[in-house]
Amino acid sequence: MRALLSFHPLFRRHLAGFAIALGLSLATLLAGVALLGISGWFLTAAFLTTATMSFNLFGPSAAVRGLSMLRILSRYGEKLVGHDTTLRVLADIREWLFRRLGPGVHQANQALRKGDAVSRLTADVDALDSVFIVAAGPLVTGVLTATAVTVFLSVMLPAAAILYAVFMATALFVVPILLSSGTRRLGARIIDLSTELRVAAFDMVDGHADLIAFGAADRMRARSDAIAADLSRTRLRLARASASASAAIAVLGGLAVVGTLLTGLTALERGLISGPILVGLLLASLGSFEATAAVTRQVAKFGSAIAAAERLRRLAETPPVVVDTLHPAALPAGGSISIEGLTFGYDPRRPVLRNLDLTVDAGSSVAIMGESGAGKSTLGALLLRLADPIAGAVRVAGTDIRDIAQSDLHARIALLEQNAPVFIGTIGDNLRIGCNGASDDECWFALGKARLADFVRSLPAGLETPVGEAGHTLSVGQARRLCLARTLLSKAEILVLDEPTSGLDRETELSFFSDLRNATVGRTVLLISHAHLPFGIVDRILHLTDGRLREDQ
Ligand SMILES: Nc1ncnc2c1ncn2[C@@H]1O[C@H](COP(=O)(O)OP(=O)(O)OP(=O)(O)O)[C@@H](O)[C@H]1O
Repeated sequence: MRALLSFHPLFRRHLAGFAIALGLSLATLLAGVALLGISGWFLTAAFLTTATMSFNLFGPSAAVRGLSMLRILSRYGEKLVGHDTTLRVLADIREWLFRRLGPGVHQANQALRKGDAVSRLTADVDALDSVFIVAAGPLVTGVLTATAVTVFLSVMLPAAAILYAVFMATALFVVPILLSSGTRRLGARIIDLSTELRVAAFDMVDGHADLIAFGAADRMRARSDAIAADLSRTRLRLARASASASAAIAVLGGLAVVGTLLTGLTALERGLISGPILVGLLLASLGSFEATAAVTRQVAKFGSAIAAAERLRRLAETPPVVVDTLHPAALPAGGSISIEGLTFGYDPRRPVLRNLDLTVDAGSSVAIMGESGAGKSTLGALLLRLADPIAGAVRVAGTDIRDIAQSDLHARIALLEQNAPVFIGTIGDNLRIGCNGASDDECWFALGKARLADFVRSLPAGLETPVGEAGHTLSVGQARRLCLARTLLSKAEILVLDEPTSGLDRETELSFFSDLRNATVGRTVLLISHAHLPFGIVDRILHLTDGRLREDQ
């Protein structure tokens, strides 16, 4: 529950929207209750008095029409404003979490099972919607409507008011509390199983070729079928509990009506109220139970919401990998890099880089070679401040990168990651990610440098060709060159290219290397590569061994 409350500052920002939705929800309920009450009274009174032709039909029928219209409009407005506000809160939570994680979203994703971080940022956040709707909607409006009906009954039929209040309070509080405590575990289990199912689906989609090749597809399918069956059973149990609560509420509503009827008949016999008024009161008390049904519907989702909030809180409490300085210094112009005494390890007891020094002048190029696992990509990540060193400093244009805003640093350095992703969208969209507003000519120029222009030109839609999810319509080499073109298109003065030619055949690789100087002229280049580099394509070649850089002999 504490986890749920920790999101209240984000909720408070949208208080006005929730207040409007609440007002409209209250108007809907009260209009519904009044509509039933007046209709009951009106029809009964009209039936009893038409013989004498003395009944004023105009007033009540106008009220019935007016209330019907009010109910339609307020319900529409309540749905519109309520859902709009809820979706805004959920969007805020997602954005807040993403910002909170910062570069750590990558680490969080690695620490969790595949798909789990995505699951938290999507499904878990969605599971919170019932909380906000419960908090702002049915419970509050239910209490207000029940109070209004109780007050009205206590004036018209005091004995019925007591019975009504008891049954209504049971329906509004006792049933939801019992339902909530009885289904909390089921809700949490639904969240766990949904995550398991999503993780299994990720494995099956991503690894389907390997699973088929290893003959493991049936085993994986059986595993996900078992999870899905467990999920269905748990959902069914929750639905049954929810249906039982709804049935209990229907019985309580019926008891409230019977109580009103019995006490009303006594009052009628004594001449304390008229028949039409009694019918109106009966229907009004029945109509007011509509609110309790909505509370029960939402409370059934509470267990899942609490479990989801707990998972989100744990994700949000992952300590940030890097924290932006509060008073960032201005980053001077220039593309020089200087690294002094850099020590870093994912596990501080086992450093990958040890007391490493490196100086790269602006506009020059350096290749970093080394065995697999030597720490080359780690060095690239530290340059972009995706993590902070244990000791030493990284300076760009003479300034310690911890003293500048990360956004300034990332505008100065572009990275072609070893596993750079192709995003959903067109080839043009993918190119412009790091250089919004780049012209078609600039895109073609970058594609030419990455040796992909001929292929893209051969496609009927050219730059507008969709590349499919994760670039599945491209070969591995084409996807790699698209990511390379994206990096070359960026205006950053420093380029860190991590294995830029992986996935390219040797001939294309050699062409790429021979083009590299021209493609990057004027920029500082840090080229991380396993490949055998042709002579003269970089100014210096350094080897990373035992956590330090050594000049090529
Ligand atoms: N996120 C991580 N968490 C823990 N350890 C990591 C992480 N990333 C890399 N490592 C470890 O750090 C070491 C250096 O990895 P890095 O990826 O920098 O090597 P590399 O020289 O780029 O290797 P390759 O040429 O194979 O890409 C390796 O031992 C690796 O297992």
